[in-house]
Amino acid sequence: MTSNAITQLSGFGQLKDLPCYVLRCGQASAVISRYGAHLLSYKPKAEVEVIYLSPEAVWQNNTPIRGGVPVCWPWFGPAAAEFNPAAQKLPNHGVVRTELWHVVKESVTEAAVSIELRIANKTLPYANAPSYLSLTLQLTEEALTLKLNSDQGVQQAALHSYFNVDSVHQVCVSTLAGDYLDKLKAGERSVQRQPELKFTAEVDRVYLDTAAELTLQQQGSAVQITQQGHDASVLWNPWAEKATALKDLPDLGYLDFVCVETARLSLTNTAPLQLVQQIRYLG
Ligand SMILES: O=P(O)(O)OC[C@H]1O[C@H](O)[C@H](O)[C@@H](O)[C@@H]1O
Repeated sequence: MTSNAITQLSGFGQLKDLPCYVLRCGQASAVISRYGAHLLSYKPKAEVEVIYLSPEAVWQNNTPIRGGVPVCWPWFGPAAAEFNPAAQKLPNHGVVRTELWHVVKESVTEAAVSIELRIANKTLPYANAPSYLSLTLQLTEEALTLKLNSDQGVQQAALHSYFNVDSVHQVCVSTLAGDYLDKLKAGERSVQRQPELKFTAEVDRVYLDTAAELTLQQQGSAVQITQQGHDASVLWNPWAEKATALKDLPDLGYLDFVCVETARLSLTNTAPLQLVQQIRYLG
């Protein structure tokens, strides 16, 4: 008899009344909200939390949740002109972080527990927009997999994962050797020679054509991040000054996470979207 299950939950931490689902598979558990199809927690075992959620995160009033795994779609960062022909005031990272998605499928077996959430596009303000977005979350005892799917169209997408760390000063992400765009220098193209990125100041970089596998290493533990369907990985930590300016992050909150984001950013790729990030805790 399996104790694997999906159960509904109203509210998570300080996020009162947030409509959530809890997935359990053996010792592993995950919590996802219908608001933004936003993953809030992933515990490969009871005492280990892999995902960072800001203790000052809020929801409602069109505020995206700070932390977890925000879903950015159909644009990343400020909307490029392609997405915004009428030069409207549009939100950062697209429109689905603050929408209530619908659960369209649930599956519980001995081996895996999964849930699919979907949102239809009724209002995207540009031509050739895809018609829907779906997120499937699959939990096994070994890993958590997030899959974003959509049909053809001009679209960017990112799984903007915030990973919990003991201290940002001790973290190293590899293998990242290669070209990146530095958003702190107006997108200037640079090359990283060494395989590892360590965090000693603010980082906001778009690494191009990254490997399928990245590793986030800290003292005593590691997380393997496997990506598919991506053309970039975004590495972000706001550091002290920007953390103070973010009102839903504690001033010292930047010490507790790094973002490793699996992204599709090309504006010329109109193929159906299939973007995957798998998170595996290596202990
Ligand atoms: O504050 P948000 O809209 O959630 O964005 C948070 C961050 O997301 C990404 O990592 C971008 O590269 C950053 O430039 C941005 O500051």
